[in-house]
Amino acid sequence: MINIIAFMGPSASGKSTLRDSMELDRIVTFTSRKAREGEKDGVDYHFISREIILELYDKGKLLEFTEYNGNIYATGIESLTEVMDSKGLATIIVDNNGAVKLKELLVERVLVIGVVAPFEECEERMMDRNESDVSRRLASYEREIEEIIKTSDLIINNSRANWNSAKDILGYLKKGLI
Ligand SMILES: Nc1ncnc2c1ncn2[C@@H]1O[C@H](COP(=O)(O)OP(=O)(O)OP(=O)(O)O)[C@@H](O)[C@H]1O
Ligand SMILES: Nc1nc2c(ncn2[C@@H]2O[C@H](COP(=O)(O)O)[C@@H](O)[C@H]2O)c(=O)[nH]1
Repeated sequence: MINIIAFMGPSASGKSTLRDSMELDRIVTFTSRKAREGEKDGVDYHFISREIILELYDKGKLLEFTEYNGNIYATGIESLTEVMDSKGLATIIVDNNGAVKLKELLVERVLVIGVVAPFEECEERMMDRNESDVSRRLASYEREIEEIIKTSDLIINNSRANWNSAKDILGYLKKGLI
């Protein structure tokens, strides 16, 4: 039984967009980065300080944490157990470190979906979002694609040309899982 669908992929590959298209409950993770325009605390992330995240880790409240582009991101254990106990279906967005840890803990109860899009399209999407650190965030693009190949159970091509098919595939998947 699958209870958690985890999305991983390079910046601007479309993880949030595809996750939202599924209209399932979200597991909200922690980050020390500042909220982007339009992002809401408790919806997109729990925006808290690096110190508090590390304190939560020391107290055994986190499954894992990772450092990305100068910020910390972390998954709370309680948010996972709630979904597992209710036997529901929820989504989460993580990097490779998070995906590997989720698979170690949840085994067949998690499905890891790798979201890929061409480098140039990710770059263009980030420019459209007026991000200042585009090249820094995309410096790990090749490594992240390799990690997707190693870790994910399903790879979705979310190029511009394939956008509708990508959403359709997730729609069929949802129907099969609920
Ligand atoms: N297939 C697609 N074709 C064109 N634009 C897309 C496609 N998928 C997503 N987008 C757009 O690309 C931008 C980035 O998408 P999104 O925020 O979902 O990416 P992400 O992988 O979650 O990014 P990040 O990890 O940086 O937060 C958004 O403006 C979104 O509307
Ligand atoms: N290992 C984890 N990675 C996470 C978590 N939450 C988000 N992420 C990943 O961080 C990067 C950057 O995200 P952004 O929102 O700043 O663009 C991205 O790869 C996410 O998948 C988490 O709890 N653990």
